[in-house]
Amino acid sequence: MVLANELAAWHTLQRHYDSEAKQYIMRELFIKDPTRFETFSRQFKGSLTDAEILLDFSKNVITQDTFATLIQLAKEADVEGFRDKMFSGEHINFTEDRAVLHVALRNVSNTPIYDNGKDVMPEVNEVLDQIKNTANAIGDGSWTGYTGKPITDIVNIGIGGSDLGPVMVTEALKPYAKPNIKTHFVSNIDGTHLAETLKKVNPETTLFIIASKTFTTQETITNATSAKAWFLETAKNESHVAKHFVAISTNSDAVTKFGIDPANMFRFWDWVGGRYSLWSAIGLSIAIYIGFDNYHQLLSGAHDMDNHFRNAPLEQNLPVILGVLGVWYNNFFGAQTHAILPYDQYLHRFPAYFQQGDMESNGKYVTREGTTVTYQTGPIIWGEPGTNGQHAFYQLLHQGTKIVPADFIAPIQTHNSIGNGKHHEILLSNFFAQTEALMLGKSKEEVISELGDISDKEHIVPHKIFLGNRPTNSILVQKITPGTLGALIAMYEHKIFVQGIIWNINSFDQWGVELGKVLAKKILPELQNQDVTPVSSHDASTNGLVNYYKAKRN
Ligand SMILES: O=P(O)(O)OC[C@H]1O[C@@H](O)[C@@H](O)[C@@H](O)[C@@H]1O
Repeated sequence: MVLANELAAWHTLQRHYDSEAKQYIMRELFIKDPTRFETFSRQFKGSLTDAEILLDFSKNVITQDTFATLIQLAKEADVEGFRDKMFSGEHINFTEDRAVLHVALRNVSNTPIYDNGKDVMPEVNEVLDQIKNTANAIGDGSWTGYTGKPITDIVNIGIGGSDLGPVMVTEALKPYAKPNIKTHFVSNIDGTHLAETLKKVNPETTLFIIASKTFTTQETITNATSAKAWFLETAKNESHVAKHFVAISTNSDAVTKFGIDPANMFRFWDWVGGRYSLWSAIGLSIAIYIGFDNYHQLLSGAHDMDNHFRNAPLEQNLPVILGVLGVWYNNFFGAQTHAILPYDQYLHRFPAYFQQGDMESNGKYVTREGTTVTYQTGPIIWGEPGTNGQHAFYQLLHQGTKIVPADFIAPIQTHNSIGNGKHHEILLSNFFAQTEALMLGKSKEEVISELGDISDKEHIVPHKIFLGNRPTNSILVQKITPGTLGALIAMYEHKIFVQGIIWNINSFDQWGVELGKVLAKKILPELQNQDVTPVSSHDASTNGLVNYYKAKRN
């Protein structure tokens, strides 16, 4: 595979950018082509769920030529070939010698999917049954605690991919929550997180889910050990642990060693990346919270999107379109970041979820061949829900010096039409207005005509001008249902895949998270050592910080 910037389409795009595209003014493109919305929008409709998504990408700095060449870039990078390799279980995560098969976890049509010649579906379905039985038993109160009372609270202890997905989805699907179950999430090693959670729950009626792919993650194992000690302070007897602790992991030895009954272990497989694991048993807290049928809808929505990604021609393919547009700004316009702006309070953790999804996948400078890339790779992902973001950072989006491509996401129907739907209409009027304002801007002439007599106000005119021409995608979904959310998450996952293939990097390993972990393990004994002799094993800054802390802590 050649570097992305050696592909013919890349050169064409560079020439196209230099010679004309960098001067494109979107408001002029809209005037020239009244059918621009029809040309640059696509619809997705699920067949297994109610998911419906409209992607309007007409407010991008593109023409039909740009778009065709971007699609050509995806073709030349062999996105289709790699996509098929992923679905057929090839070990495309070659640095860990693993397949990338989170798609198998939501393969509700149950066609065989092979890893190393073995169909993984029977095992996937077995664990799915286990999730179903557990979710049902907790939901109907037949899973009782050590004093015979039904479970009322779930505490998921996990971090990164073993936390962010369940947190995001349980927040997003709150309208589907079972009334009798509360969920809590403890991730941070900061004892405050666990302590504040334990204040809210009763050991007799709480189920702890210890979620860790490796079961070696320091934060999770420390939090789990402290939770168990807290539980035993009241329950006293080790044998009660079985009713209150379950584990989700690929590491059964470590789970047994921790003291969790293997019968209470939910397994998953090394071909599921942590940041793609909400579809595995890591989603147990979701299944308990919204019930198994809704959880199954979530999987089905994602499966529908998987089928779309596999089968739709590239120029109709939502993840491909989003992926290549991201490359256009990242690599030709020099954009450093990408904002995800959900106009839906339930989606308030959606940007944070895709910070891991995208940045852990594509934050890499080494190509699949081991050389250094000579272009930018993954963007910085950030965002907050609208309209809160508008009153915080949109000033920079409208008048700052940086280009920030942004995805605006909103549901047509709200779950909470309070005030006779007034809130939702105000919300959506802002959703439509912001992308319009970002695209159109406001010219000097418009500012002057608005100000009327400017004789004593001339000096403020430049401050009121908006250059506009700022690119956005508008993503309108019918309603945030389990099926829609599943499709939306899978759409972004595949967008990340497309970009990783174009940039010729491995989107599925995460070596970059290791170094800090290793160094922390070296520093910990130095903190635990009460000896006041200053440490000198680090650089001057780190020595200085550690010694300052040790001198001041008592
Ligand atoms: O699920 P475990 O193994 O505890 O890992 C939790 C997280 O750890 C991080 O360092 C990364 O490796 C993430 O990809 C992972 O999701």
